[in-house]
Amino acid sequence: MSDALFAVHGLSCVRGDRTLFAGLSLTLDAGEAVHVRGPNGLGKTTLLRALCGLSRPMRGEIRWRGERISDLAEEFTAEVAYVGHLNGIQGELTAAENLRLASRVFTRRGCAGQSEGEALARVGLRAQADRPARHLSQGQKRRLALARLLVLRRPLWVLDEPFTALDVASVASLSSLIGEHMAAGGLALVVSHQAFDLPGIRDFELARYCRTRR
Ligand SMILES: Nc1ncnc2c1ncn2[C@@H]1O[C@H](COP(=O)(O)OP(=O)(O)OP(=O)(O)O)[C@@H](O)[C@H]1O
Repeated sequence: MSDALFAVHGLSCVRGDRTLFAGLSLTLDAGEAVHVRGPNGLGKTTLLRALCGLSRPMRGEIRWRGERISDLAEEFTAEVAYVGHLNGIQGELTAAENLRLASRVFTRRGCAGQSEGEALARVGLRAQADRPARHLSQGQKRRLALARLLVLRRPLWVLDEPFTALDVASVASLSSLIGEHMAAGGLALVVSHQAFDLPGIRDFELARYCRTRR
């Protein structure tokens, strides 16, 4: 087993009666990111959910700082920021209140990241700070979901189709946000069908580990 900060070895995941992938290994160290690629239905979301401890793989080991994530349990969860297909924002709260909620509920003492104002400005939502989130456009809602990454300040970002609904400028801006996270020693796992430009990110073709037809 590798001694990388995040090390995955021999992973298999099953959905229903079908093995989606098997024998999957992957390592990530501080400052590294991978772009997980593959066609619809291959198992990318299933993989991300397993990698952040939301579901248990059928076989294999996932280690963080040398320890099994199943043994670390909440200690590992507190190191991960996950943005899935759904934005997970509260429509009746303003954009700023959504970030305040995330920061109060999910941030451990002494681990806070950027302020709400800084995070909103970074994703281009400063002018929408006091607007109820239900009145934001789809792209603005996605940017608000991504702003949580900044207030939480966690080392491992797990992002499932983060660029959905984003315009060209926002895709570039989010790509550079991930780049800044890497430059600060962060790690990122990104599933995306969209092309994006991020120097240093490695491609990871899930199909290499899939033996059955979809
Ligand atoms: N709860 C479930 N029970 C049975 N099969 C499931 C379940 N959830 C997902 N699947 C199947 O597992 C396969 C992988 O799904 P997954 O969402 O991981 O794919 P994906 O690569 O992320 O796809 P997409 O690019 O379309 O988002 C799909 O064929 C899906 O139908």
